[in-house]
Amino acid sequence: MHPRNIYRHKAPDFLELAEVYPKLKKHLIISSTKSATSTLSLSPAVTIDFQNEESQRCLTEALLYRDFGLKLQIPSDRLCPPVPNRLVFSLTNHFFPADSKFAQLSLFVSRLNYVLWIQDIVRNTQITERELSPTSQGMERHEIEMIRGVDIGTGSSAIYPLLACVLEPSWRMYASGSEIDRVSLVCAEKNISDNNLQDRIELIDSSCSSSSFVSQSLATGSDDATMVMDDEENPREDCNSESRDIPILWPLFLHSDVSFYFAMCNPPFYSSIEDIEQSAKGKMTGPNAVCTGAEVEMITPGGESEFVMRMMEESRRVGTRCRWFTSMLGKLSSIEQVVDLLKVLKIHNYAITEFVQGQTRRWAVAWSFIDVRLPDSIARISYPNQIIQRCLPARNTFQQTVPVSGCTDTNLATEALRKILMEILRAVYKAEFWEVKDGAHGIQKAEETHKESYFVLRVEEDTWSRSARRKLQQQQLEKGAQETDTSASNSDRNGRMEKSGAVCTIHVGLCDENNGSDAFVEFNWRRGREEDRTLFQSLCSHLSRKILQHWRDNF
Ligand SMILES: C[S@@+](CC[C@H](N)C(=O)[O-])C[C@H]1O[C@@H](n2cnc3c(N)ncnc32)[C@H](O)[C@@H]1O
Repeated sequence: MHPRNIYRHKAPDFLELAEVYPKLKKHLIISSTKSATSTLSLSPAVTIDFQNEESQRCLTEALLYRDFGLKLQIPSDRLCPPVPNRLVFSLTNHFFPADSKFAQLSLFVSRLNYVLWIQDIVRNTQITERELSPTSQGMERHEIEMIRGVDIGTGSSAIYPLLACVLEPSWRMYASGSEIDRVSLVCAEKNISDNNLQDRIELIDSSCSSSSFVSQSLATGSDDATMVMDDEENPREDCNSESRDIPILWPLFLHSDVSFYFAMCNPPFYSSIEDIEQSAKGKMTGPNAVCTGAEVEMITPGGESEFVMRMMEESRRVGTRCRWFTSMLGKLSSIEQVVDLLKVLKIHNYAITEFVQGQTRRWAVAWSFIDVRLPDSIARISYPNQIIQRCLPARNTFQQTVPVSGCTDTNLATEALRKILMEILRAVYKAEFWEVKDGAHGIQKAEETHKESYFVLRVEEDTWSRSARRKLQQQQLEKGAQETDTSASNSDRNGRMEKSGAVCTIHVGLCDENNGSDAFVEFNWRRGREEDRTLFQSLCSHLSRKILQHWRDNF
């Protein structure tokens, strides 16, 4: 579960919840003896019937009301759990026995993990763009850009835009619903206005009738898009075409003059009714689990992988106008298919995460055409199985351990390490670096402590390897030993790399705050093109080698 998920450490107390949301009272089951379900709440003998869809619906409403101040209505024939093992929430094994059919709770908590991951991506990208460029040093912060996000297939609940707006009061959301599900659209609209969020959430009907200028707008495309699809097809010719011919990323095409920070999506999962039945067989939730979703919500031709792959193809037309495209995925096989397509499309800047609750696993994928790189803590799964391992993006984070544990004062040791690092950085020809003092740079930092230090380093080319040094010496000899101009910058106002190069952050700290711990030096690639990955890797190896060498020679 995401570290910021409020349900990570504390399961809801249903009695308390019912006090705040009285409608829940009639769904409570109070047992005098401690039952199998007793682990479900902090009041051991109070629970609800998780096989009863109305009870689950009410629980979802209660949690959203109490913990997020949201009023939500979900029609009884639209998605709310229990859908076997997929669109459901289960808390960790700590609260729920992993094999329990009660290990499902509520629609929105698994969604919360996804929104929190998006928050991580947005925050990281903002910090890299705003604060890690040389021009931001000593200057006023750049204009704060409005964060706009799109939820593709918002459903009857409009759960993602609602949660996103509550969690991030400055965000604006575009919630897309498809014409094929008018019931959901009407309900989503009501949920948005009931929460008085109509000024911040724009509901977009991805239907023909609602937007007669569709064809023209699509044919024109976006001026901002730097990646252009090679085919010139107009994805939507007339208003009689089936709604599945409408681009999935329709809201992004509709607002072609707007920049978006992210697109998110919980795609229809299944490819057919048979697929649903097949998937339900053998699921731990058992045959009693009632599926309340309408077909239109859950079925799409080719299933979720096809849906997300279409998003991927379409995203090339949007390009950098949307910084991050993301989607949830419910099947491991979908990850493989989706990553295979990313590779074919040469989209190397991507991230994969996993949401684990009990025995239920879901994944999310994010991809981008911008040059901002995410740390491995966001872009990679820590303990992947073999299949996932193959799908993960290349590492953007490297750590070097420095054996300081023998030192009597580890504080002094990390300070010495900081000085060594500065000396080494100064010696990197043509490199720009500066120390980050205020810790506001999003460089993962629990708290301000003198045991840690942070640097930002920017390089344009390899000047450290033996061959690069030889080449430079040769050039200098030829130019009469004239110093090459180091002042020219190849980055734009936002530090975006225009030519080549890499921006990275370096974090020095103790592996463990306790005494006797070794220190680490962590390198994070924050900005650069894929072609410059080897530059970053070579830089990390060079700096690591030098640090260890200095440490051994001096201590
Ligand atoms: C699995 S549901 C997710 C609903 C909601 N986001 C949630 O997580 O509870 C998928 C949604 O996508 C919608 N949908 C299907 N095809 C679509 C399309 N081409 N464009 C927009 N929405 C679509 C369905 O109507 C459905 O509401």
